Amino acid sequence: MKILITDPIEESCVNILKSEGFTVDLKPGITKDEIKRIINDYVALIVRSGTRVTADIINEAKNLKIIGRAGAGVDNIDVDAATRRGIIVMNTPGGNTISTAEHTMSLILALARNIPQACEDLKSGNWNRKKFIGVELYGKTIGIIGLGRIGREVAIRCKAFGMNVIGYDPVVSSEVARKFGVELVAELDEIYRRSDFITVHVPLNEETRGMIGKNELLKCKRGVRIINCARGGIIDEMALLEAIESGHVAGAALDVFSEEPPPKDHPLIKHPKVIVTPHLGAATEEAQEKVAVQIAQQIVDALKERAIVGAVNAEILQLAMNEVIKPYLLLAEKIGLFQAQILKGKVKSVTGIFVGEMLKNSSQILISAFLKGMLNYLMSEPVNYINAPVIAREIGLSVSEKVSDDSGNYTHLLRFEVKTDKETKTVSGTVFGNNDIRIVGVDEFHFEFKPEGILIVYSNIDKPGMLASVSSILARSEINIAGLSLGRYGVGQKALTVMSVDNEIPQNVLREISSIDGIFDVKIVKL
Ligand SMILES: NC(=O)C1=CN([C@@H]2O[C@H](COP(=O)(O)OP(=O)(O)OC[C@H]3O[C@@H](n4cnc5c(N)ncnc54)[C@H](O)[C@@H]3O)[C@@H](O)[C@H]2O)C=CC1
Ligand SMILES: O=C(O)CCC(=O)C(=O)O
Repeated sequence: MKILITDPIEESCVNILKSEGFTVDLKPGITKDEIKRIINDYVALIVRSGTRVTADIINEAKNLKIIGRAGAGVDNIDVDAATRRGIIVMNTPGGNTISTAEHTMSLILALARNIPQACEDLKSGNWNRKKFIGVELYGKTIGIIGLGRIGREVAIRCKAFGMNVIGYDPVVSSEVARKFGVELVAELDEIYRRSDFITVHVPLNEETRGMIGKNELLKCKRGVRIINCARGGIIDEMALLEAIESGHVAGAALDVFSEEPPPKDHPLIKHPKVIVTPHLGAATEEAQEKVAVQIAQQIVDALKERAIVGAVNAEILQLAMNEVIKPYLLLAEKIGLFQAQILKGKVKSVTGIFVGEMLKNSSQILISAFLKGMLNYLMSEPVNYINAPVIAREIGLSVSEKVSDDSGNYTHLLRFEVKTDKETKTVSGTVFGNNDIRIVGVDEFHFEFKPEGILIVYSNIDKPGMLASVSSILARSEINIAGLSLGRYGVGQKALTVMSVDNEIPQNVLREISSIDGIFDVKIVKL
């Protein structure tokens, strides 16, 4: 299996992948067109922030299973396109947290004391001490937007400098924030109103793009200093430039830009009150080593189906590695495949019904497994656990789940009810022992059969001779019956027969069985 790496990465990444038996092509600086031309050969792609993994690359990548980001931000990867194609996107966010928090502190200090400007001035032969008077951090208020991994480490360090730390993050509670010395505020406006320094540590997404613009800067204290070591585009660059030129913002420290590398004559970068670094937050020996090792290990574990760690679009996949859940996933997939082959009409909705605590807790991945089984039969494109819910949504399939205590006699029972424009069909299954999967019900009929191999499924009137008629046709065609299950309402009423056979059923045999009086809806099901 081949893995492509398109950004510079520590050697340890390549060594780990090779030692696990993978072929690695290291091609930093490769063009987009070249990636598109060769990507089909690879099962995994590893990038840092230098490669934009766009939908057109992803659509060429027919064999790609994983896109690995050696680092935190996945905004350079079209995660939706990857999910649609069933490709896992994973990152290694923890590996560069400390380095980025330390770089943020370097920028805060350098901004407060004009260090880059003073350094440049002295190197050009001057000795200006007055020109570079700065401000102390001690006693100042810093507003941290985004109290995730990096935001929290920045908070701890700012506290050590005697700063008053306030923060905003919609998912962090006041109690958690307090542990890091942060006073959580309820509104961003309070950050703008109270802060002497503002630092952003949020991901770049539709919500955060341009979140600090002209209006927000106007709400800030006069003389505020702004730091961005997260992503370019979170702060509107032109609005920031205007606010600095007007004197409302005293200065800015930027590690990241809306376009990277930025244009050479970028007026914000050129401004004397702005200090910049070329996306160096994670650029330490330690961070690069950590993310290189982490991404290599995560990719090996995922490709060898040992564990899924760091997936940003497939959290549920970790459950697919759970040995206890695995047989139920196979069962759900087989039920989906079975349903797809016996249903009449166009599928409108699917409801997963789960009995037993373990199944209730795994409902999402069980539904994905069912959809994988059903949609792979009904559609021409490959469907897996990752893209199954997306494809279901796209084709307008309504998917829901219910919990139930109606278990029959089973501790754990899966039931999938599918509604089409013509009928409703419910199929239930369970697992005996550790991994003996069984279908135990179709609609109101109870029986037990292994969902595997070739099955003949038909409805019939429960009267003598039905089975004999079918078996004599099969015998004449030298088709061996391997197993038989019968479910019926009552004597003389409707019944359902599931017959497992050892050989393929030719069309003429199928027609002959279908023509038997009292037998209808004959289907060949392959599982
Ligand atoms: N300059 C560099 O080299 C590096 C930059 N980064 C960037 O730093 C940023 C933070 O990274 P981590 O701390 O690892 O991420 P994280 O995922 O641990 O934390 C992000 C936090 O932002 C919060 N958040 C999301 N939307 C928000 C909003 N609208 N308002 C306020 N808070 C919001 C989330 O709830 C979360 O707590 C990311 O943009 C990442 O790409 C990360 C590593 C290196
Ligand atoms: O790969 C890098 O050096 C950039 C790191 C980064 O921006 C991230 O991890 O989000």
